[in-house]
Amino acid sequence: MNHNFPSYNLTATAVFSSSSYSGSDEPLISGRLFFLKYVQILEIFIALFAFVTIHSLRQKKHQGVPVWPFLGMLPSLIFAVRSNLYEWLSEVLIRQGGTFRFKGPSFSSLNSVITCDPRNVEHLLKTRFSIYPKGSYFRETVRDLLGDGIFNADHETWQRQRKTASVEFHSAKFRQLTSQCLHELVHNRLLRVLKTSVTIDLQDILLRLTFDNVCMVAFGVDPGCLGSNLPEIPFAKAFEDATEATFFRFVMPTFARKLMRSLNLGSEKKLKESIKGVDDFADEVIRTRKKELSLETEIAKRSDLLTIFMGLRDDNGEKFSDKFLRDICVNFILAGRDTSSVALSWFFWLIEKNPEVEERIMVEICKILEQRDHFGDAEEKIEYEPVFRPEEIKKMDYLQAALSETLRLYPSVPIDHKEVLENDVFPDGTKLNKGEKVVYAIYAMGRMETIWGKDCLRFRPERWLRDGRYMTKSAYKFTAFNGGPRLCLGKDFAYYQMKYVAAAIIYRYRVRVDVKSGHKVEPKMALTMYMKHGLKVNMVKRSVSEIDRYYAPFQKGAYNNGV
Ligand code: HEM
Repeated sequence: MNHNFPSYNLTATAVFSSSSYSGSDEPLISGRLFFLKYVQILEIFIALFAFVTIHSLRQKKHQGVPVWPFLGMLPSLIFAVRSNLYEWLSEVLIRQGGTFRFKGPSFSSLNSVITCDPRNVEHLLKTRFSIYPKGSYFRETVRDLLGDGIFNADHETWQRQRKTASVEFHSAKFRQLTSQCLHELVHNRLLRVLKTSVTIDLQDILLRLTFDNVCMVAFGVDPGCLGSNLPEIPFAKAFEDATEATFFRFVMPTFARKLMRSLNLGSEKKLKESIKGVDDFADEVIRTRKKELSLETEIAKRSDLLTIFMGLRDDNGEKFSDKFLRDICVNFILAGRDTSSVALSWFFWLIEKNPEVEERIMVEICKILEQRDHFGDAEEKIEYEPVFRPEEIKKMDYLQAALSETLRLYPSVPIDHKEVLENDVFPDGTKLNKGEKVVYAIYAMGRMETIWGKDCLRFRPERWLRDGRYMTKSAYKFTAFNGGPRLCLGKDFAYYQMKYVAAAIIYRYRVRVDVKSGHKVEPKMALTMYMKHGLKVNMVKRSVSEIDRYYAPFQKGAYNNGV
């Protein structure tokens, strides 16, 4: 527009000035007519533009978001993605009473129903679970990386994997494996890295820790990302690149993706190369494990997922193919890789902003440790380096409440989706058409007064406690771990892992965000809620006298005094 106005002035000046020089009226009249026509067209254009704008903006009242011809709600979405998509979605959903229909451009496949109403969430995750699969669009988009693994499977393929993995995840052997791996990672790696650094990107450290941990659980191998010099591990890098390039597919028109794929260009080229990196690693592990397992005695020693699935048979009594074994492990790594570490990052950020919560966690830990029979004489006490026992971690109710409160406000998976298999109606009356997409906005659910009350925006772990004991909430109000038959399989493991790591760090350090460097904490727009710029913190070591102060109220004399 700015560009047009100067040229319009120039044209008008030129018309009048040329006629006054010629002395004839004819060019003047034709010039005036031309000018009037030009102005008329401009006026019509402006009127039309004003009409469309007013009409589109007025749609906001009924539809929650302005709806533009051809583009639908896309302009608002683009604007939201550039600022904060999750906050924007929450605002629209609150305005619309919990559900609205997103209208994408006519040429896209973005149309969907978005909801944060717990009644609808229960309907799609449990009541009518069978008609809300992940769907063909999702499957096709992520198939190259995830194959037919649990995360990308529906119906029977999903059910079979779920059943086997579920037995495994709840077995005593698996629990032993996870606690051994965590002990090794926290005490021999994490705490050593923290000891030698003052200012660190805590999110990066935690991502490395959970990547190593989930690889140990799924593949039974340790990639070593949390080595002392924080090395770049080719498998971890390939995995990260592959997930990023897969995510990019969701925001790219399908025809563009297919073209780039056939020409082996851009993100599709990156995806192909990185998947090769993942496959090479998986093939090597599977080959080596097969060799090891030819010795019967080795099988009994291992309880990782790969070994378990290698020992099983499919419905036809055949062994699982190497490709299927690869898919199973890659899916578990994806599911358990970053979710706990980003949750822990938000947790450390929140407890710094809420020092009374940090205080209560420290008090809880010291109270539990003080109950050890031998504690007073143990070397652990002298060194102030306790190794938490599984039964102690279990007793940390307040810490679990603080972690749940973190996930309520900053869920690691902020939005999730399903596809509608047949026409249906949500409990709130919204009609759903076959083939439509449904998005459930987990981040927005944590910000609904109708679910959590007037103080829904406050970080208040106490809302999870009754008589000091942790109480779980309905999975359809607190959907951070999904709900219904597809409830997160790693939920118990994740809580154990997060509590273990959080307790080990809080007992030794105060974690303080590095404000001096102007570090900004904000979410990244991705499938997992990473902190966009990481979490740069200073690790302030607690002194022995400070730790002693926390123990003081629980020592014998103090108990007798009724503390
Ligand atoms: C704070 C940590 C975690 C959170 C918030 C979380 C959240 C979720 C969510 C929202 C889903 C549903 C995803 C979907 O179907 O679209 C899910 C599924 C799953 N999670 Fe987790 N998760 C966490 C940790 C873990 C860990 C550590 C593991 C394993 C080591 C794990 C294993 C799985 C698996 C296997 C599924 C697929 C279940 C199925 O489809 O039947 N998760 N998780």
